[in-house]
Amino acid sequence: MTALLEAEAISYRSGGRILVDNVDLSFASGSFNIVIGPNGAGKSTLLRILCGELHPTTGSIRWNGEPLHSIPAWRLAHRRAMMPQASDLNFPFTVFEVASLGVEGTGRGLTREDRQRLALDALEEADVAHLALRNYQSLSGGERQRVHFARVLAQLKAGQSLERQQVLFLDEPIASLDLKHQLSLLQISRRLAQDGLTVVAVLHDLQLACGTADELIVMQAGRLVARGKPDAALTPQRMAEVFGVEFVAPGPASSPWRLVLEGSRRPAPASPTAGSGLADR
Ligand SMILES: Nc1ncnc2c1ncn2[C@@H]1O[C@H](COP(=O)(O)OP(=O)(O)OP(=O)(O)O)[C@@H](O)[C@H]1O
Repeated sequence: MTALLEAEAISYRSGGRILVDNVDLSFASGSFNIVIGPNGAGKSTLLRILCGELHPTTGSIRWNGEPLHSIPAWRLAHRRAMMPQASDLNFPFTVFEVASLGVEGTGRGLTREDRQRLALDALEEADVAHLALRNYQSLSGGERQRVHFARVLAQLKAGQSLERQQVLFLDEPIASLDLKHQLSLLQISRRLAQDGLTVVAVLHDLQLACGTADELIVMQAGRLVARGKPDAALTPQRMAEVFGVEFVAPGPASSPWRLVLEGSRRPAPASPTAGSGLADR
């Protein structure tokens, strides 16, 4: 399959350190890719480079063969949306206004009513429509995260007025969410990927990552150490090397990865997300 987005030998240096080190990656349209790795591995930096927010120190990124840096910002806003790890807003925007930020500047040719409808639909999808008139700053962490998910959904939907091939970047999008909303966000993203959206997400939950991703991207100390289907990318040896912890490999298909807690030598209880519909896909 032809790659929609391709990164060739990208590196990023800052403060005298190499945060991303000579990474080659390509993403096919409609693929669901999850980036995993320990804290400080360079996952967020990689996402920010791939979405065009940071310019790589060396290397290049192409969108359908076109250099990413040559694509004007307004056009890029139609092609990709980024949900960052943390999003503080210093103004007392309502939830509706935050979701509407996603459609400002995108959706050329759409009427004001169309854009409002897109923002409201996205709030519904992210299960925060009932908070539409609330001050964003008064929301809980999980509610804020869902509002930002609505914002990126609205942006992509509006962007479809101009661009059919799109990428959604999600940086730890479920970090503050309860279990129901974690699964819901991933299921919505998966459904969109089945419809052709390319998704690149950073996750720390390895159960959910393995159950959701078409491809895992494993990062360690700025380097890409593995890329491939979850079973191939996450061998027990690699888990131990990358995360510095011992894992028991899965047995039957439905059995989850299990962590060996130091001292006990017995597998810890399975994560509450194990065996979810996502894992059994
Ligand atoms: N602007 C910067 N200047 C110098 N170092 C930075 C800068 N931004 C990030 N870093 C460092 O680069 C490394 C990679 O950061 P990054 O946020 O990409 O990691 P991560 O894999 O997303 O980590 P986490 O899982 O903790 O979110 C970290 O050690 C971080 O402290």
